[in-house]
Amino acid sequence: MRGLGGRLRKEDNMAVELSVKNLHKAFGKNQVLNGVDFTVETGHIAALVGPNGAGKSTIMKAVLGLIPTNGGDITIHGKKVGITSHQALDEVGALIEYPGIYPFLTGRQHLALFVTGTKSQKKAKIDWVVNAMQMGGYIDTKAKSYSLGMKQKLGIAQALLNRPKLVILDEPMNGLDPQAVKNLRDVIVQLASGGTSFLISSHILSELEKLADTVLMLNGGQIVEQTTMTALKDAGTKVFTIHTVDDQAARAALSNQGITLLPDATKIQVALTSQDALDQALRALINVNVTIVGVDQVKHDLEGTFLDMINQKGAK
Ligand SMILES: Nc1ncnc2c1ncn2[C@@H]1O[C@H](COP(=O)(O)OP(=O)(O)OP(=O)(O)O)[C@@H](O)[C@H]1O
Repeated sequence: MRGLGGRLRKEDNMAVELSVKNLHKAFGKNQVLNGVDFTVETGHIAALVGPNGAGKSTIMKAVLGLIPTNGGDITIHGKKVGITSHQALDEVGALIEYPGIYPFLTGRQHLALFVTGTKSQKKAKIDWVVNAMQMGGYIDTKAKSYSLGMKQKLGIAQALLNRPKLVILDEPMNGLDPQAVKNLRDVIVQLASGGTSFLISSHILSELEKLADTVLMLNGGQIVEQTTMTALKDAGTKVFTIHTVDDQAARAALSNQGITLLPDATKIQVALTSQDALDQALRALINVNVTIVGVDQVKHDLEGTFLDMINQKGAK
C-alpha cells in the first residue's frame, strides 16, 4: 500500500489499519469492556490511555486474538480477527505485558527464533533492529544477565523485527532510561512515517505526548474520547507567565478582572483555557498602562485535561 520511495499516498494515509467495533468483554461478573469503538489509521500512532484496570491490556489481547470476547468486531487491514481467525495477525508485531525471555539464549538467538524471510533478509532484519534499538553492546550476551530495560528493549525489538504493518505495544516505556525512551520514540516515529501503524498503551499520558498523534481515552469500559494529540493539547488549561515592568500593578489589574493568579509570589502566572482569556488578561494590563515584557507558556496540563474529560463525560 506504500507509494514510491516509501512515502504514503494521501488515500493510504486515510485508510483504516485497525478497526474495533462494539467490543465487549467480561471476566466472570466483571464487565471490563462495554462497547469499545475506535480506529487506527494507516501510518498513525494511537495512544490508548486510561486508569489502571481500565482494560487497555484486555483490548490489546482481544485485538491479537489471544482471548475470547463477548461480542464485537475487530478487523486488521480489512480482515476479521478472533480467537479462531488469526490470518490478519501475520503482519502484526506485539509486546503485551512482559517480554518472554529465555535466560540461556542470547538476544540475537531470541531474534533468530522469530525472524522471517530468506537467509540474507533475516540477517538484514536482525542487523537493522539491533542497530535501531541500540542493543549492539549486549545482543550476543545471554539474556539471564539482562536488566529489566534490556529485556524490554529485546521484547520491543521482537515486535518490530519483521517490519509489520501494525505494531501493538503495552506500556513499552516500562523500565527504559530517558535515552532509551527518546530512541524508541524516534524509531516509532520513523516507522510510522513509512506507513506502519501503532497502538500503544500507557496510563501516563505525558509519556505519549511527544509520540502519539491520536488519543483513545478508555474509561468505564468504553472509549470516551477519540481525538488528536493536537486537539487535546489545545483543549486544556494552559499556564502562562506574564513578565511586566510593574508586577504589583499587574496583579491588581488582573485581580480586578477576576483573573486568578497562581500562588507564586516571584512571578505572575495565570491558568487560562482559551486564547480569548489570554487576550483579556493582556488587555487588562495594557488598559492600566502596565508594560508587558513577554509572555511564556509554561506547560499544558495534559493529565489534568484527561481527568477533566473523563470526569465530564464518564462512560457513554
Ligand atoms: N485473566 C483475567 N481474569 C480475570 N480478570 C482479569 C483478567 N485479565 C484482566 N482482568 C481484569 O480486567 C480488568 C482490566 O485489566 P487490564 O489488565 O486490561 O487493565 P489495564 O488498563 O491494562 O490496567 P493497567 O494500567 O493496570 O495495566 C481488571 O479489573 C483486571 O482485574
